[in-house]
Amino acid sequence: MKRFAMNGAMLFYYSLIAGAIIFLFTSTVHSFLLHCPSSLHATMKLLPRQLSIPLELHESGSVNDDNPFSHPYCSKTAVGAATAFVNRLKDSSKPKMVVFDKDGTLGDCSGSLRRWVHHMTSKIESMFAGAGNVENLVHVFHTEIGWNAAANDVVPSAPVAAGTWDDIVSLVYEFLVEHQDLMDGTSLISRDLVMQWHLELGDLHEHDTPLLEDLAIMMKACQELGYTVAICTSDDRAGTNKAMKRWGIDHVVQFSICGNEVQEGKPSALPLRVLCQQASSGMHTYHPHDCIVVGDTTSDTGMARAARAGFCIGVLTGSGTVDQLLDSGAHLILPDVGYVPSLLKSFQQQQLSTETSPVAREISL
Ligand SMILES: O=C(O)COP(=O)(O)O
Repeated sequence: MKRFAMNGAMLFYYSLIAGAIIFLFTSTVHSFLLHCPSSLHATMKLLPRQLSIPLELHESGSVNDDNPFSHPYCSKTAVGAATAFVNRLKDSSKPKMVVFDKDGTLGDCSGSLRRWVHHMTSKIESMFAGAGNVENLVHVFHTEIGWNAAANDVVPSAPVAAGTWDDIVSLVYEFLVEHQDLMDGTSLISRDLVMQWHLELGDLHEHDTPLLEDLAIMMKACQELGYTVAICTSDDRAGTNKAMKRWGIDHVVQFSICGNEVQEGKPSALPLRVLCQQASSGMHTYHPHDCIVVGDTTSDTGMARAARAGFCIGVLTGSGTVDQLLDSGAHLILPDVGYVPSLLKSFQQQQLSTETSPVAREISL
């Protein structure tokens, strides 16, 4: 997993890109999209070095450049969503919140996932030690949890990366039940046993490192722009609290919701709805459309879509691919969370310009 650190030059460069995106959203892109045959192109690539258009369109599946971080990608619904969000910002009484996913978005969890899969694989191997083709069984197990053994890495947006631990433990248990007849007759299986294997690993995310040099600075920049900062993760509360502390963001994150605190995990709309309720007070009532969801898997983007979040950003620091994220609900793809404040700033600037300039307002609407 690549680790990204934001430096001044990147920030400046990306500010330009973000500004250009907003400009394009509210003017030429809008009219262009109206005339674009939607069946032809699932994704669109903006060329930051050619701000005065032309746009280069790509069919879904053809967006994997040598350097996917050189251009931001956005979905066909991005223009409408960005315009609606910018318009909503004009009402200063409305609250706004950035909701970050944790693993793969704020922190690098690739090592801990690897540790988890290796641990569980050795348990499976010992359970089926007497069976004829253990290798084949392990392969089926990896396929079901979404693990690419050859690459020693997670399959993009796979259950093991995106699900709650409860869901993943159930998945392992179901695998054992399905293949029970191949086990040594003395082996007793239960869901509790699988949970015990999982708990043997202790604080799994203990060694996860932040994906940005200083997450607190990035989050404070969002707050300075008037956004409440929250985390919505499928990880458990205990691990989440420890991670926030280790990364120095426990005093910055205002609200958080974890996988073991909701009846249904992402991609259900429920975690975002519960988070909004949690953040709502007498002064402010938050709705999903007041939220910008930032995540790395289809669980995050799927939740944003299901809950009708105001805007959804996919980041490429985790397991989701550009196409997966755009297809499942991301409006825009950014390389990593370091670019989020620049984008929010662009939204802010666009809002101010539509407030002061009747021409801009006309274009934006
Ligand atoms: O730890 C997990 O199960 C996944 O967590 P995430 O939702 O923060 O990606």
